[in-house]
Amino acid sequence: MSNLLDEKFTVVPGVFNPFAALLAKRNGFKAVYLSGGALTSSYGLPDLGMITITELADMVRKIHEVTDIPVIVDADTGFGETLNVYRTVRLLEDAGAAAIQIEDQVSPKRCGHLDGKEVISRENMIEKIRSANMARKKSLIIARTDSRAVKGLDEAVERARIYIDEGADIIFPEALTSVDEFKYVADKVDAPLLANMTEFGKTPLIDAGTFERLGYRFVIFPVTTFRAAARAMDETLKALKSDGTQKNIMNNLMTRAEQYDVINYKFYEDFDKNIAERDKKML
Ligand SMILES: C[C@](O)(C(=O)O)[C@H](CC(=O)O)C(=O)O
Ligand SMILES: [Mg+2]
Repeated sequence: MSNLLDEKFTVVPGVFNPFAALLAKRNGFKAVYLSGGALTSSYGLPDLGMITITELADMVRKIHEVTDIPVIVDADTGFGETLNVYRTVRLLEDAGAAAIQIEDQVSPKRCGHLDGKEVISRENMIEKIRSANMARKKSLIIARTDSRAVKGLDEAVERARIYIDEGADIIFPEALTSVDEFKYVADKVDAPLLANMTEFGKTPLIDAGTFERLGYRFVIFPVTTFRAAARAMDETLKALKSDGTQKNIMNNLMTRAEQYDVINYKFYEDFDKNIAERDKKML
């Protein structure tokens, strides 16, 4: 079983490619969240459940290829009904996912912090959780409930309890609107909890220490690295357009040395050299 629950509390930055995951590990984070919102934006697409399981599994595999940091994967609604959820969990786990998050939204899903979303019935979600639970061998199942915004806090608490009873390992109560609401859920739900600290949504900015004190086991910052990178790229392009040179923004750029360090360039170079030298000796 994944060891994600060994820690008392884990701060989890969102990532959308292997480079971001490598950077997160380098900065001391113990897990990353492969965000659907960030990944789809990086593809130039909306977060409306339009990407395929193959695309998502491929990104999990690519991240897993270069780093052993545990990856929590946002699998949206599970890519379909019970049978699809089964296959989704199998594919994501095989690709290296440590935990897989499935939410109780109606398809096409949307960002949990937008208005106008809908939730599926409890029964329908129970089937998905059972299916996910049967499919997984060593990954953890995170059940996200979007019901707070649609049916109120008590429905979210009720669903959380049911989802845990049906085999979910972690509960993700989506789009809570205050510290008091996070506290309410923590007091009422006896299960490992994950808080979502996304920006520009329904949740005010709350720091990691507060979530830890409230008893949450994880806090994700799902789209923060994407938003920071997006802003940085935009400003860089503006400078290039107006100045025709990068002279004035050199301090904003990661150096080649740092970039190569992040991707373990030297390891591959040495590896190749060692093999070539061994071959020479053998001749
Ligand atoms: C956590 C989330 O599912 C994501 O895809 O990262 C999004 C985040 C966001 O859009 O800000 C969400 O639905 O909360
Ligand atoms: Mg998402």
